[in-house]
Amino acid sequence: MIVFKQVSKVYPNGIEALKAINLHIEDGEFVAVIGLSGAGKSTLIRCINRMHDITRGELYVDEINVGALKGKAIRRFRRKVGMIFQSFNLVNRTTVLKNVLVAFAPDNPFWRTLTGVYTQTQKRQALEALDQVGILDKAYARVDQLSGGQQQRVALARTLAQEPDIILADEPIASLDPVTSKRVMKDFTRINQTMGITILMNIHHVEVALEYADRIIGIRAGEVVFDGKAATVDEDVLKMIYEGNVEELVSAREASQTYVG
Ligand SMILES: Nc1ncnc2c1ncn2[C@@H]1O[C@H](COP(=O)(O)OP(=O)(O)OP(=O)(O)O)[C@@H](O)[C@H]1O
Repeated sequence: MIVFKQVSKVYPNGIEALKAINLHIEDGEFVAVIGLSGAGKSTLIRCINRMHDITRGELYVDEINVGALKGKAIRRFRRKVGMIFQSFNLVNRTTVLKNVLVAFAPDNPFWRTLTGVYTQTQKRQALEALDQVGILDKAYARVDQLSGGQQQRVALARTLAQEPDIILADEPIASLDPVTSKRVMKDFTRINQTMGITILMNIHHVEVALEYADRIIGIRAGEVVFDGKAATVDEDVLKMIYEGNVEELVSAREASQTYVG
């Protein structure tokens, strides 16, 4: 379970990106965070795995006080919380399999990381993770020979190989075409439903969020202005989340319309 208690985040430049946020996210939920550009969506997601430190309040993941973690404990904690980025964050000039094996680097002695030698068990787990996202046949291909969608699946496999309880996804389909986006969203759904992994995703495409997520959190100017089931999101809710910025709502909708549902 992820719990935010009165969480605020103030950046060094004085911008208050999160203002006294209170949230409870149960195990196994599929949650999409939506809102205007600059509303605080990335900040909210990135505080959960300590990519950003919170300024006030308390943040717990499975009863671990995230703000109190230090050194090795942060690395151990991050195994439980996988992260997927818009830009995939892969090493392009090497194989898919080696990119997935990176998931095990924090567990390995230094010499293994240095020499790139992994155990048979780790190789088997990496191949299983690739199989789970349907790209086992690409295991020995170089990453830069794959499409954007396939690269996002490699990133997903790398995250799955670390056996996380939670996956945080920061705009995972923002740089993908509509058809590929749909495949990647279906991967997230399958991972959520069959493996019970909690998914918290920050996403610009409103209609895609409504189609795949069970729960929507709407953020405006650092505050939660909506939190409820995707099925209950109507025009009034969207106006409230995007209030004063009709243009951006239209743009988020247009982005969704080019998506082949
Ligand atoms: N590293 C940083 N230093 C200072 N201010 C920041 C930093 N990162 C974000 N901000 C500010 O915090 C606010 C929230 O930003 P955040 O990136 O969380 O929004 P977002 O909703 O994810 O936006 P987008 O959809 O454009 O990515 C914005 O005003 C942004 O300018």
